[in-house]
Amino acid sequence: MSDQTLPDIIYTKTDEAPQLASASLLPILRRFLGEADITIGTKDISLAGRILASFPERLTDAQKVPDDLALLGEVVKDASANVIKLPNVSASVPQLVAAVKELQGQGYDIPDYPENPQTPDEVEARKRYDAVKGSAVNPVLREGNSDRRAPSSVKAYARANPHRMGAWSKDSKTCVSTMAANDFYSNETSVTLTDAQAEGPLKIEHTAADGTVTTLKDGIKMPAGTIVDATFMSAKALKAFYHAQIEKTLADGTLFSLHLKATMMKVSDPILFGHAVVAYLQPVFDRHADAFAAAGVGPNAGFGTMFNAIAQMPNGAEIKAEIDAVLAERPPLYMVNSDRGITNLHVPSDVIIDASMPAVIRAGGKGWGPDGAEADTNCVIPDSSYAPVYEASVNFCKENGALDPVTAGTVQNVGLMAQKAEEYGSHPTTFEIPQDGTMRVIAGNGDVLHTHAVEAGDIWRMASARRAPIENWIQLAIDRMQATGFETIFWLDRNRAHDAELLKYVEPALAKAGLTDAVKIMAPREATSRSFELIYQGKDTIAVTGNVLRDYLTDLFPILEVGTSAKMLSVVKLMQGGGLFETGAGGSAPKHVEQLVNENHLRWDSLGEFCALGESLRFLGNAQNKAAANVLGNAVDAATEKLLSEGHSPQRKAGQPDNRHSHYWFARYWAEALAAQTTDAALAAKIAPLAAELAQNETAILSELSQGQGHAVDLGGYYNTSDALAAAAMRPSATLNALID
Ligand SMILES: NC(=O)C1=CN([C@@H]2O[C@H](COP(=O)(O)OP(=O)(O)OC[C@H]3O[C@@H](n4cnc5c(N)ncnc54)[C@H](OP(=O)(O)O)[C@@H]3O)[C@@H](O)[C@H]2O)C=CC1
Ligand SMILES: O=C(O)CCC(=O)C(=O)O
Ligand SMILES: [Mg+2]
Repeated sequence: MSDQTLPDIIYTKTDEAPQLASASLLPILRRFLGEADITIGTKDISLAGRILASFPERLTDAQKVPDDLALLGEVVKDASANVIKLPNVSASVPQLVAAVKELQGQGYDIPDYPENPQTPDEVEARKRYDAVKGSAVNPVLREGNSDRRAPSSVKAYARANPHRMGAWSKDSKTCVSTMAANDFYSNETSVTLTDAQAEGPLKIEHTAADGTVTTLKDGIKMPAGTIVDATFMSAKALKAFYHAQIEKTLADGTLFSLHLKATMMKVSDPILFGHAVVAYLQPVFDRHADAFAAAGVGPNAGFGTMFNAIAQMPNGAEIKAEIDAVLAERPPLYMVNSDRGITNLHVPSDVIIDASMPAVIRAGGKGWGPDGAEADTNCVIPDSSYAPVYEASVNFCKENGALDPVTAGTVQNVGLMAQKAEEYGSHPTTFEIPQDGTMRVIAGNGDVLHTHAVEAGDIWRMASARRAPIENWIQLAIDRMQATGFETIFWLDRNRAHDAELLKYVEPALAKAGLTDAVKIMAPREATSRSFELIYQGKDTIAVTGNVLRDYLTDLFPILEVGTSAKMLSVVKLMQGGGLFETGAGGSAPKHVEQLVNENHLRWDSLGEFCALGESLRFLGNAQNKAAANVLGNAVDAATEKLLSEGHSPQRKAGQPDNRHSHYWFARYWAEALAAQTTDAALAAKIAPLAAELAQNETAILSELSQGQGHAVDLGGYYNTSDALAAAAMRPSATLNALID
């Protein structure tokens, strides 16, 4: 690891709403932690920062930024790691292109993103941008498994102040549609590496029909005991599926909505998305295939990028008219923003399955149509590995009505995530097949581990999960089960190749712990129905899942139970002993930035940050015997509970109290809790004057914080905002600033 001294707690600088919130919250944290001689510092893992760190040779000395992500990737492998990780942008191509353009406009001499690299320089630039693209941060930092749950204070608040839930009706036409064959689920094969197979590195080979062998990847080192899966999605089957779904949606009279994870699954899902774009506009693609290829018009970045490129073509207006004519015959698309005409197929990162499906379910099975009205929707989820979770959710709600947050129990999650486990680590070994042939995975000893007959265009991938993370995950599940006494379900499907291998670890471990009968093992569909049954009865359960379901369920259940996944406690117990504390389970909410820029209102809720801070401080206290850190951490929890019960979370509309107001209340309650505690009398005495002054100046501070709401704000950039402008916007109270600084 680098020998520079690191602060006690590392707070990440990210993007969009969480980054804006940090401009207001971090000075408060520095002040409070400083009273106990605890240091907190930032490391920049924002999209803009990661782009700039990739091109040092093109920047002036003043412009150069260190590669903080690489540093953090080392830090998390150290027992002393204590990192608070805010959500960051996992950039789709349109987002990456926009960020590059913005940075160029700010005077950074970085290359354009080469859509179609030709020269060696372009190939090199593309390689570096591909490393920045998609989910490039989380897999690097997640050197541990995931423990996510709604804190009891958050559940109590939701029970007392239930959020609005859309009503479900038994005759809702909303449904989930998925493939029946030839998808990732049905084509999967899986093996566990033996000692002999793990002795040398694996390689991935494609053999064409004429016998030509191409090595797509070699030198892949994996220890014995690693579960190695391979599978593919047939492009032909996918296209046929999309066309059938377009027909079905038209016949049903619903909206067409596609739900993928093009950010996290950065190689496969943009291709799946592109096939949907083509299917929707099939006659236009058939007619103009050659012209599109010549003009570099591709479907994978969505309608938005594609329509812009078509507008540059000599006959652009004509083609656009053809597109409009085809769209008029198609079923209406589910809209991201109907006022601005942004459809589900405009930008691959606008509709992300973990957030989008729960939103549909919370709304009673409704999406927004082009007319700005709510309507039932066909939720198209091509691969059938996890679609059954949403299908069972939709069916359960149709049958039983919407969940009642007042009486609902809770679903907690223990997720296998460490060391790039499963599908979420598969990007470097995912390929769009160039020509018909055979894909093979060959072990170091020559054993052929996987063989798949593939056709040109198929999407093939290899994924893996290592023994140590798997064993750690099973133990974490047992620990959580024993700590809570909740019904514990391993969401594993005996009929799926990967899960069957995983069960070879799970079942003996449970037997050894004497828990065979105490723990349930259920396929995702059955586990979903059972979990809904339990929470409808007010009971609690722990979902022990793989990496993808960790992601999906920690948005799905919180969004139904407590209205949002922002208020989740999200702990990553790093395998080397350190702690990574993620804030919330949701994302960075681009809509929130738009609202701040247009009307100076930030509705981002920092509750996830508060939860992470409390855990991080207690971790510091316990790991390094810093008693004051425990005192600070416990006071954070007390402040958070009071903030919730007094109703000081940010409100949604301009003119109402927002993120900044909630930070004032957080600081005040934190100071009051510290002043009132007796464990550390010296700390109490130091903070007491601040507590008093925060209370005395309440009226002035709240009024100063509200000034300027309703007006537009200049942040100097979207991806690379100016720190000074963000601070000016987010710290408008001179009275509060004087107390904090
Ligand atoms: N861990 C990470 O780093 C993650 C990063 N992301 C990134 O976030 C971006 C947006 O993703 P998307 O799928 O739209 O999901 P988001 O979770 O950002 O947005 C979905 C909705 O969740 C609500 N929400 C989430 N967090 C908060 C919060 N703290 N306070 C208030 N409301 C909140 C908002 O709902 P409402 O409008 O109903 O109030 C928001 O519109 C993408 O760039 C994605 O890559 C996404 C997930 C995790
Ligand atoms: O890394 C990402 O792109 C998203 C992560 C995510 O959604 C999650 O961990 O819940
Ligand atoms: Mg998620």
